Amino acid sequence: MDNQNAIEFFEGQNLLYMQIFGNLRPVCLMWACELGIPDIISNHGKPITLLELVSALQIPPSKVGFVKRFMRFLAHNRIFDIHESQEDHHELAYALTPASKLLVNDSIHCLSPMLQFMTDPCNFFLVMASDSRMVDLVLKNCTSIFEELDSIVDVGGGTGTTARIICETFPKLKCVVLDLPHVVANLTGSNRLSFVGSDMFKSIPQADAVLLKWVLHDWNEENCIKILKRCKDSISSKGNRGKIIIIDAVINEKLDDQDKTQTKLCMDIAMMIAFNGNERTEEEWKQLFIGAGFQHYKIYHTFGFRSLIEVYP
Ligand SMILES: C[S@@+](CC[C@H](N)C(=O)[O-])C[C@H]1O[C@@H](n2cnc3c(N)ncnc32)[C@H](O)[C@@H]1O
Ligand SMILES: O=c1cc(-c2ccc(O)cc2)oc2c(O)c(O)ccc12
Repeated sequence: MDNQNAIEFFEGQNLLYMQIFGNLRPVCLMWACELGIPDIISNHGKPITLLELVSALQIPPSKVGFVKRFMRFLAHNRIFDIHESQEDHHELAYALTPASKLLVNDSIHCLSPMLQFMTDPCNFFLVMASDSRMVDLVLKNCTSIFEELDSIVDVGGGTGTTARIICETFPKLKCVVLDLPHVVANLTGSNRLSFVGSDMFKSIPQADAVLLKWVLHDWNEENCIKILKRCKDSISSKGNRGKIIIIDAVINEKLDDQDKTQTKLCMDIAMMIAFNGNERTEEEWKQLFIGAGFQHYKIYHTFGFRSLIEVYP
C-alpha cells in the first residue's frame, strides 16, 4: 500500500469507527439528563468545577475520573463547554452550551421530552408540544406573515400549543385547531381559539390561511397533494390572497452546513421508517405545490433546521 492509499485507508477506518460508535451520543445525552446535569449546572449559576459536580451528583469521589471522561465526551460533542476556572487553581469547570440550555427542565423551550421520546416513543403529543413552544421565536421574526390575517386553521395542530402562541401574539386573529377527534376531545378553547375534530383528508374549515407545521413530512407525495388540495379549498373564499403556511425542513445539501444537513437527513430516515413520509428538497416541494394546483411559493430559511414556506393559489 502506498502512502496515499494508507492515508485514505486510515481516514476511511476512522470515519467508519465514528459511525459505529455514533449510537453512544444519544445514550450519553440521555444519561446526562437522567443524572440532572443540565439542571445542576443551571442552578449553580456559574461554571461548575468537576469536584462540585461530583458532589452535586452524590457520586463517590473515587468515581471522579469517570465523570471527567463522561463530561469530556459531551463537551467534545458541544453539549457542555469546558472552562479553566480562574478561582479554583485552574480547575476544569463545566458550563451550558446553546444545546444543553434546551435540556434545562424549567426553561420554556425545554426539549428533553424529545430526547425521552427517542427511547420511549409513547408520549407523542407532549413531544410535539415541547417543539411547538419554539414557535414564539419564529413569530417574532415573521410578524408580516401573520399580521394581515383574520383567521387561520392549524391543520394537524395537535393539542393547540402553536395555536395558543399565535393567538397570544396576534390579538385580532381567530384560530381553529383541526386534528383527529380523539386528539382534540376534551380540549377547551377560548373566544378566539377553537378545536375541530375532523379528518384533514375530508374537509378543512374556511379561513384566510392554513398552517401545516410538521405535518406534510409525515406523508408521501400522493397524500400530501390530497391534503394540499383540501387546504386550497379552505382558503378559496379569499381568492388569490389566501395562503398556506408550511413549517417543515427543506433539504439543501449545497447551502446548509454539515450539522444542519445531518439533522434533516436523520429526520428523513425517521419519517421513512415511522410513516413512509419524507423530508424534501425545494424541487420536491415545488412539485407538490404544482401537483395541488398552487402557483407561487416563497421560502424563509430563517429558523434552525426548518423553513417557513408561504404557498399561494
Ligand atoms: C407530527 S404531528 C404535528 C403536530 C403539530 N402540528 C406540531 O407541530 O406540534 C402531526 C399531527 O397530525 C395529526 N393528524 C394525523 N392524521 C390526521 C388527519 N387525517 N386529520 C387531521 N389530523 C391528523 C396528528 O394527530 C398529529 O397531531
Ligand atoms: O422526532 C420525531 C420522531 C417521530 C417518531 C419516531 C419514531 C416513531 O416510532 C414514531 C415517530 O415522529 C416525528 C414526527 O412525526 C414529526 O412530525 C416530527 C418529529 C418526529
